[in-house]
Amino acid sequence: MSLPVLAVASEFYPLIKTGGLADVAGALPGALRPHGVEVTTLLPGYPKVLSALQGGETVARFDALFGGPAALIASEHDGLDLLVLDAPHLYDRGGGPYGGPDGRDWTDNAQRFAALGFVANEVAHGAAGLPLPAVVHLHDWQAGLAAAYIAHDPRPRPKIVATIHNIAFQGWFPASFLPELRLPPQALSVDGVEYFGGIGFLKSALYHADRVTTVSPTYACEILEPDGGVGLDGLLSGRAATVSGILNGIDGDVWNPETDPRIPARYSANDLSGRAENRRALAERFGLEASPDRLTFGVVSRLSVQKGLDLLAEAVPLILELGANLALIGAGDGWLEDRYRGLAAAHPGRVGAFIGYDEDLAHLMQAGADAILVPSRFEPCGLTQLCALRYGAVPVVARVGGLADTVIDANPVGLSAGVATGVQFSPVRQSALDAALRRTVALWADRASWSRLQTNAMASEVSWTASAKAYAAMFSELAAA
Ligand SMILES: Nc1ncnc2c1ncn2[C@@H]1O[C@H](COP(=O)(O)OP(=O)(O)O[C@H]2O[C@H](CO)[C@@H](O)[C@H](O)[C@H]2O)[C@@H](O)[C@H]1O
Repeated sequence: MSLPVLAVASEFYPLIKTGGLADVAGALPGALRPHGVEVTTLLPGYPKVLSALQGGETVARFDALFGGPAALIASEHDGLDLLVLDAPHLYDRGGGPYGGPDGRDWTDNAQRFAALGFVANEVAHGAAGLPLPAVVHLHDWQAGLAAAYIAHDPRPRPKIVATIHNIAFQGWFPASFLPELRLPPQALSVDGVEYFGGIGFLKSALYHADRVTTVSPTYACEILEPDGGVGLDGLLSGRAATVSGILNGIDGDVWNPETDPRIPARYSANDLSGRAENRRALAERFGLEASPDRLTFGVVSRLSVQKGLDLLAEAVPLILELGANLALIGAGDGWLEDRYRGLAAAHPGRVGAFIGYDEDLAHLMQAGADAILVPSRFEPCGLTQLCALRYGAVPVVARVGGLADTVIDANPVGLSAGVATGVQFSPVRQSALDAALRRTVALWADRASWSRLQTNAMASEVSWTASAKAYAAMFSELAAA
């Protein structure tokens, strides 16, 4: 028997992506299907999403949805069921999903994402003519207000699961918006959407959800503490028994070095020789010296303080002193983009930077870099290190969140037991990062043990298999309760 689930997300790979949320929202429905969970995903109708739809049927209309008419289009992408909220007054504009071309947030984000939540509740009560979902699965703050609409609706309610991909983004808006967002006055309570005197979208989800999940077991612990919870630790620790972490996976068809059409030479854990050609191609693409003796560190990341890339920029002189190269692909905060452009210009042949978003290049990086750096200050799960493991690019990571859960450190015990897959460092400070860089270069000097790290990394489980099973078990348990 199949279990209908309505997922609500503001991104969905490959239709619209600014970060890892899109990868997860796009991959989980397919991974859940073998477990009898049938997910329909509700998405905002951004221009990119609407133009990518191949056919579709209008299944509901809303005459006045926070400032204009809207239609709900049922469609599918790659066999996955979608409901796209076509509300031109909210979503038909240039720029990104959350802000304009000038980088500023849209001033009507409260209305834009409240609309998504409002419609989610209507769909959960049959508005789209679909089987009623047993569970509504809310991703991040943008979906969060759905929980309040569901909670304040007198009709029988589905179960709610709220998944946190990044607790630093919380969706806070002034309390004066409440009537406009069609929530009753009593919703503005500590036992409701009230958050620091305003309306908290993520708070709403975390308060009303039957279960709260995040994307790794360690991050599930970190967010119960003041440092990690960013204001929501009190609420979460009060309901800690319902908070858990389920690791993300990656799509093993897209990320497979044996079949990857985006890289010059394919290879496997049994025969890594193809890596040499990828390494040369990477060096050429980034204008780096291709010497086999120079370890090339790679980065594929959003450029933000979360990712610790300000610390890495400070470590560039050490990387050079150690005889290594650095190749970076990233986009994000302007000052970090400028910083890495400057470093590449100052050290041609040793530091290369591509500022922008490029998936093909990300595959080349994983296939050609010797080590992938992820020095994040916090990391709910992280996908880059999972790709690195699969491609035998040794991950060098901060021991936080999902990075702590997915990489086995090459410490003396890990090495002697033959289980190490990468390098971890802690605390996330300059001195510890510097020490990790030194340690990585020392490990590289012993090519036999380096190869062992690579093959161990490539044998790591990074698929959705176990995690999809865990989500399915949680959904079934909630549906049966
Ligand atoms: N310039 C670029 N060009 C090409 N590819 C690029 C790129 N910049 C980033 N990427 C790719 O996009 C993905 C980003 O996912 P991450 O999980 O690493 O980070 P993000 O912080 O966005 O996600 C948040 O949500 C996810 C999903 O839950 C959590 O894993 C994570 O910890 C949390 O911060 C990775 O696959 C990365 O390689």
